[in-house]
Amino acid sequence: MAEFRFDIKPLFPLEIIKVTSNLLPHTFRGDRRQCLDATSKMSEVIDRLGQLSAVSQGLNKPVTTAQRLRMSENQTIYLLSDTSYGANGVVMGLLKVGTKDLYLFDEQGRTRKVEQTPSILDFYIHESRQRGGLGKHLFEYMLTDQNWTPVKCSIDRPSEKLLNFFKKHYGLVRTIPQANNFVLYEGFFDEEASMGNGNGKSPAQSNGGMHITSSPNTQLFGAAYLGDEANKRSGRNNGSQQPNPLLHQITQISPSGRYGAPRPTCSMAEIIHAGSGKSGKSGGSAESSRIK
Ligand SMILES: CC(=O)SCCNC(=O)CCNC(=O)[C@H](O)C(C)(C)COP(=O)(O)OP(=O)(O)OC[C@H]1O[C@@H](n2cnc3c(N)ncnc32)[C@H](O)[C@@H]1OP(=O)(O)O
Repeated sequence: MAEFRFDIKPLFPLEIIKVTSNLLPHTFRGDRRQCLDATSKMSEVIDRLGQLSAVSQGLNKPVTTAQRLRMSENQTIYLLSDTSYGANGVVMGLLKVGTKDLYLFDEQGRTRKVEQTPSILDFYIHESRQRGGLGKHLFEYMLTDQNWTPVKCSIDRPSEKLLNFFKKHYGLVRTIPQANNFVLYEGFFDEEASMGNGNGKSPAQSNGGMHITSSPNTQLFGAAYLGDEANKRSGRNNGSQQPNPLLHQITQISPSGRYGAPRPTCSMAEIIHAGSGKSGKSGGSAESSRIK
């Protein structure tokens, strides 16, 4: 577990605290000197957990650093602690989420621009505590806090462990293929199940944020269906559903998973999204594509 040279208890008056770009626990109250001390220590905590997460996922650079959080406009990190452990307490996990403007394929293979998509960006529980329910505990805290539902979340290049996590806890298996690094589950575009997607509106309602476009994405890629293996495993075979003709144009752009086959090095999606360097404005994986 992540132990520190300082006592973490003042930073963690609650088991789970959240941190945004000010690098302070959401519970923080103090004067300027205490503020500087807290941000310095919190930066150390975030950098350490981000590094552990990267190592755990086999990434060559962390997705999460204090510096990146400081520069972000709309990201939140949730940190899970055990202050009763040892003299200084320990930090056991990290969950980073944010909202992003994404170009996404819907289930019919049409390209949509979805603004402020809830996104799971980095998730880590210390190896010594994995598979003990802590990940679910932290994730549920975040869902309640953000007013999100799992099916409305996009996931930035999920690991196999995280795909298993979504399957086990939320029964989510069938994905909607995308041309970027994000994984969506079937139901993402369903309006009736849409409350709790960040701002309490469905994507279609969110400030007119979803547009069905005539983007060349759809013409280039058609409907790339990535969920076949997962769908087979789930035992669902579309039953009486007629196959969507667009699915015959299948282009296997990327399997769902962080370690999948290489994605095309040049795609219209990348060209379209290349200009959006601003944090939270991305059609690709802003968190991970820059660092791998
Ligand atoms: C967008 C991204 O962040 S992708 C990267 C996700 N993070 C990682 O892969 C880092 C390493 N893994 C972890 O940190 C954790 O396993 C997490 C965050 C994915 C889940 O946290 P946990 O505390 O393990 O989750 P929790 O105990 O609530 O649920 C366990 C379930 O998660 C899945 N899971 C967790 N670890 C594994 C594993 N080693 N192998 C396969 N499935 C796993 C399984 O479905 C497991 O259920 P099971 O034990 O009955 O098979």
